[in-house]
Amino acid sequence: MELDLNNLAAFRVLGRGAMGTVFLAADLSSPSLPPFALKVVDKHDPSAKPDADRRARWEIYVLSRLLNDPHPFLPSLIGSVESPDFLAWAIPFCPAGDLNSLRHSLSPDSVFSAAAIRFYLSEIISALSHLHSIGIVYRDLKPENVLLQSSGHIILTDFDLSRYLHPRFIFPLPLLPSHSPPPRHNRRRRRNLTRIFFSIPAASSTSSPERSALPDQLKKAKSARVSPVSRPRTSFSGERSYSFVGTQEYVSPEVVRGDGHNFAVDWWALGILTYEMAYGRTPFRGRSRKETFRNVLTKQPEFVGKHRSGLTDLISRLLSKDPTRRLGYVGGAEEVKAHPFFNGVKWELLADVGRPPFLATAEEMEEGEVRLNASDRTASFDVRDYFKKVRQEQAAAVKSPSSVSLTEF
Ligand SMILES: Nc1ncnc2c1ncn2[C@@H]1O[C@H](COP(=O)(O)OP(=O)(O)OP(=O)(O)O)[C@@H](O)[C@H]1O
Repeated sequence: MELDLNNLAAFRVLGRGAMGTVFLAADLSSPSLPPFALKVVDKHDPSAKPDADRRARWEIYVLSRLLNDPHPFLPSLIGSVESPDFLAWAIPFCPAGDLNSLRHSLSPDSVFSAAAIRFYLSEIISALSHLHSIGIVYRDLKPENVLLQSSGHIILTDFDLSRYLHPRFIFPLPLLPSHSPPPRHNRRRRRNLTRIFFSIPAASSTSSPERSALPDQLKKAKSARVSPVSRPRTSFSGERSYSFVGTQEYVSPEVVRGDGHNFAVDWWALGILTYEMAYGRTPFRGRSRKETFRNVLTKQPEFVGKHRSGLTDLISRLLSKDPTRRLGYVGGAEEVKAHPFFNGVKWELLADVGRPPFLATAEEMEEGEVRLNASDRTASFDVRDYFKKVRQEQAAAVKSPSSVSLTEF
């Protein structure tokens, strides 16, 4: 669907990412359409990443691909619009935050029960399985990218780091040597070009009897992300990608080594995410990026505290340093689903589960159901005005660094 910027009303900023700003918005010309999340890239933003435009277009492409090939745990494109100044696209609004904010709201120790882990992992595996089946390796699995719908089911979001790998390499994957570095000159260039940027803290919180409200400063900041500046054609062989992307604590050993990677990086990230859900921290985090990467390459995950049968075996097998020995490498999602931790899961009925472990609060539900009535319209704003104001504030800040941001939307 073609959106028209003149018809879009934004209600509030949902969050800001490396690529752009996300608004809760609605289309005034389609009052029956529920509010959606509108991602907007300001093409003239001086602080934007050099490849933001390309990544945004890729994300729109993936979302439109999912429109033809839908899946209950993946978003599809509601509509998009491009002007000389903006690139904007709409996806379903997830009012209940993400797995990261949900975990941090759990008391007393910010960890999920085995049953909740099984539920969320099953939905994530189902979504990854679908992406892989259409040739897309996700490459950005982390709790912040697992959004919660009002029904309590998940949606994986953020596809700008995803990549197409030819489906003929999906299953079974060729047993590629794990130590086959790309030519040395490529390697050095890639390392020199890598950069890290830190995103602002995730902007959602939840509250329910089991979930406590979190002061903003206690919420976990979004994990540091490693992003490529460029992906030279020579770095892609069709079966493996050699670009260096991901989120520090979730990056796999083969990416750190520069060995080339494929769908198995998603199974590694699933192992990290499972560990974080169960133990409240990621397994290889160091005091610096260098130490984190050293740990990724050499350290084994520590399973302290109560032994969670099945779960620790699942984590160990997903966190195999050698991708060819990793669960899911040879048999894809089916191999992961067959792990004993998932015994009893009815994969084809997941979307019908009526009582997921956590439901959206009444407040969150209400926001998801905002309809376009008169008061909503007066409370709304035009995203173009928002960015105009942001630019004015940036200019003022350059002139007078002590000035405080006044942009409150
Ligand atoms: N569908 C959605 N429903 C509700 N909130 C959303 C939705 N999509 C994004 N958000 C919010 O907006 C924030 C930024 O979104 P997102 O991470 O997709 O942007 P991004 O520019 O791709 O960021 P990055 O690439 O740094 O992760 C998210 O952390 C989340 O809080």
